[in-house]
Formats: sequence, structure tokens, C-alpha cells
Amino acid sequence: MSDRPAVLITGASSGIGAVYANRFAKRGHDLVLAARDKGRLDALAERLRNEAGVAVDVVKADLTAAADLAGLEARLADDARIGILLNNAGASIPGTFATQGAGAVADLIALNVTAPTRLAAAVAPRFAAAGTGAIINIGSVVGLAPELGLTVYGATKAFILYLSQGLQLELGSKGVYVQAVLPAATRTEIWERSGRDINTVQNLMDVGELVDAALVGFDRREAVTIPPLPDAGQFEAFDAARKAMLPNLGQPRAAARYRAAA
Ligand SMILES: NC(=O)C1=CN([C@@H]2O[C@H](COP(=O)(O)OP(=O)(O)OC[C@H]3O[C@@H](n4cnc5c(N)ncnc54)[C@H](OP(=O)(O)O)[C@@H]3O)[C@@H](O)[C@H]2O)C=CC1
Ligand SMILES: N[C@@H](C=O)C(=O)O
Repeated sequence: MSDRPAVLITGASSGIGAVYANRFAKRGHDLVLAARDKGRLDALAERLRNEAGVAVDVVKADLTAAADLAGLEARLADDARIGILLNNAGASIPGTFATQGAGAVADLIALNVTAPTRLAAAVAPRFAAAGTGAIINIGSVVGLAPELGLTVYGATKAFILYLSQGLQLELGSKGVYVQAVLPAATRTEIWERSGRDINTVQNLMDVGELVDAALVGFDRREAVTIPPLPDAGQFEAFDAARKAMLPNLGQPRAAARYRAAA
């Protein structure tokens, strides 16, 4: 039994989540790995038990299935060994907003928005009461860029950034660390799964490099970690400009530019 907090990782069967599992195991953390593909989870768990000597629980869970999600929520609420929640599971969908269909859009929101929010809501009271704990939410640079044409996917990732920043403000003073990680294009299965030929994607980052960079931000207790962004000052200026606008938003009258000429 490790003396470090256990880490519950969603979407641990492949890609970014599987690499995070490897890295946290090598750091000596026990793990709870959740995804739909139990075979891949079991193989990863066995390897990490052997290589890192940590305890690894596997939970087969479809985060768009209410009962499965509820089971993970209960695990997060009740298992005091879990001190880190990694909200990683996610997907994109092919097509455009006009072609994707309401069902596919709703399913994407269930996975990318509802599930990480409910899991964070399940663990936040326990972390706040304990005065410690960490929530890592995997967003995307696409959440900053409607220009990329991934409208609903990007909107789900913009939600993750906002949720993370809000939770930082609400929970930080209670000892809970919340990190938003915003990868750019990274070499994982998400591309094939969402109908994209990965060979057409430019500037793909190696998934191990992505996770190692995200963990540098984690170790620094950075609020928003954007591994591909060379100059942190650009995001700081972006966020400062947003904050500078806030005092001008609560006005009793419509701005003169919107009032009919007298
Ligand atoms: N790769 C990239 O370019 C980028 C990825 N991201 C984000 O990184 C995160 C991880 O994605 P990535 O590693 O790239 O992609 P992968 O497709 O490799 O991994 C996605 C993971 O999510 C799990 N998952 C998918 N659907 C469900 C579901 N319904 N219920 C439970 N688990 C599910 C998959 O497991 P299983 O199929 O076994 O359920 C898998 O483990 C996502 O949130 C993604 O949006 C952000 C920016 C860039
Ligand atoms: N997953 C990628 C887009 O589909 C990304 O977030 O860059």
C-alpha cells in the first residue's frame, strides 16, 4: 500500500490516460483505472503492478451510462485512499454541427462535460473537508479556438477550462488543487476514433512528451497548463484582458453604441 494518494484515472485504456497511469505508477501512486475496454485496462494494470509495485484497481465503466458513472461517483466519494481525480476520458466526433445530429452531440456532451463534472462533484466535498486533494481536468487548445471548426467538441473543452478555473477559485482556499491541461494535437487513438486520418494531422505531439509536460505543470501547481504554448505570457495576457473587461460588464444602461441615436 502506497503512502501517496491513489489516483483515479478515467480513459486509462489508451492514449493520454494510459501514459498518465504509467507515470503516476512510476511515482509510487496506487491507481484506479476506468474505461470501457476491460481487456486493455487489465493488461495495463498487470504491467504496472509488476513494473512499479503499486496496487491497481480496474473498473469497467462507460461514462455515458448512468449506472456506471454513478458507481465511479460513489467510489470517489467513499474511497478515502483516492486523493487525485484525473478527468481524462473524452472523444471528438466527425462532421459539422449541421451534420452531426442532436443525438451524437448529446452523447459527446455526456462524455466530455457531464461525466467529468459529476465526478468532480462527487469528490470535491471529501477533498474540501480533508483540506487536500487534486483534480486534473483534460481540456484542449481547441476550447480556445472556434476557428478550428470543431464547434461542439471545442465547446465541451471550453466548458472544462471554465469549470477548472471556477473550481480553482472555489476550492483552492480549501487546500484542493485544480489543474486544467490543454493539449494540442497529440498522437493518440482519438483521431482514428473520430474518423480522422492521423496522417493528415499537422504537428502531432508525442503522447509521452505531452503527459510529462503536463506533470511539470502539475508539480508546479499551475492552474492552466498548455504544454505546446512556448510563451506563458500569451495566455496570461489573454486571461488578464478577460478580467479587465469584468468591471465594465455590470452596467444599468445599454452601452451608448447600442442606443438609438437621440
Ligand atoms: N489527442 C489529442 O490530440 C488531444 C486529446 N485531448 C483530450 O485528451 C483526452 C484523452 O484523449 P486521447 O488520449 O487523445 O484519446 P484516446 O481515444 O486514446 O483515449 C480516450 C480514452 O477515453 C476512453 N473513453 C472513450 N469513450 C468513453 C466512454 N464512453 N466511457 C468511458 N471511457 C471512454 C477510452 O477508453 P475506452 O474506449 O476503453 O472506453 C480511452 O481510454 C480526451 O479528453 C481528449 O479530448 C485534448 C487535446 C488534444
Ligand atoms: N482531440 C483533438 C481534436 O479532435 C484536439 O483536442 O486537439
